Amino acid sequence: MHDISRHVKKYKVLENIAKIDHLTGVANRCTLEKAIIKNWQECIVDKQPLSFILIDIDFFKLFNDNFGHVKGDKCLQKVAQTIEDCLPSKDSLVARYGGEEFAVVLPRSHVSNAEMIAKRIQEKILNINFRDIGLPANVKISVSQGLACEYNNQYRTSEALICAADTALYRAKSEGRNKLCIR
Ligand SMILES: Nc1nc2c(ncn2[C@@H]2O[C@H](COP(=O)(O)OP(=O)(O)OP(=O)(O)O)[C@@H](O)[C@H]2O)c(=O)[nH]1
Repeated sequence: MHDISRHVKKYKVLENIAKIDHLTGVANRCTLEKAIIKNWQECIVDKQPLSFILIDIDFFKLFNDNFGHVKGDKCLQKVAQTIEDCLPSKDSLVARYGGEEFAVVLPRSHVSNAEMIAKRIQEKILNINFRDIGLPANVKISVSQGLACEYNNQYRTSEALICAADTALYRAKSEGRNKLCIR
C-alpha cells in the first residue's frame, strides 16, 4: 500500500510555495492576481465596493545601502507583518506586489473605510522599531500609498483599478512620500 499521507504532506508544502511569498510569508503576486479576479467578479455581481491599495516603502535603497540586504530583508518582513495586523477581515488580503511594494485587497470596503485602514498602516509603519535587529532606536521608515476603489462601475476592469492605485501611488511619491493619495 502507498503511504498517501506522505504525498499529501508534500503536496501541501508545494502548494504553500506556490501561493506564499517566501521572504515575507504573505501572499505572492500569483495569489494576489487570483484574489483580485475573484473579488472583482463577486463585488460587481453583489454591487459592493472593492478597494485596492498599493504600498511602497520610501527610500528603501538607502535602507539597504546603510544597513545591508539582510537587515533590508528583515525590514520587509516587519512591514508585511505590520500591514497584515492592520487588516480588518478574513477576506481582505495583503500580498507582496514586487521588491519593496505590497498590495492590499479590501472586498466590500468603501473608500472611506479603506482610507482609514491605509492611515492606520501608515502610522503603524512609522512606529516600527528596528532595535531587535540591532539598529539604533532612531531608525525609522515610511511608506507611500495609492488607493483606488471600484464602486458603481467606475472602472471597467480590475486592471484599470490597479492602474488607478498605481497612478495615486506615483502621485504620493512625487508629492514628497510618507503620504496616502486617493484616486
Ligand atoms: N533587502 C532587500 N531589498 C530589496 C528586495 N527587493 C527589492 N529590494 C530593494 O529595494 C530597493 C528599491 O529601490 P528603488 O526602486 O530605488 O526605490 P526606493 O529607494 O525605495 O525609493 P522610492 O521608492 O522612490 O522612495 C532596491 O535597492 C532593491 O534592491 C528584497 O527582497 N530584499
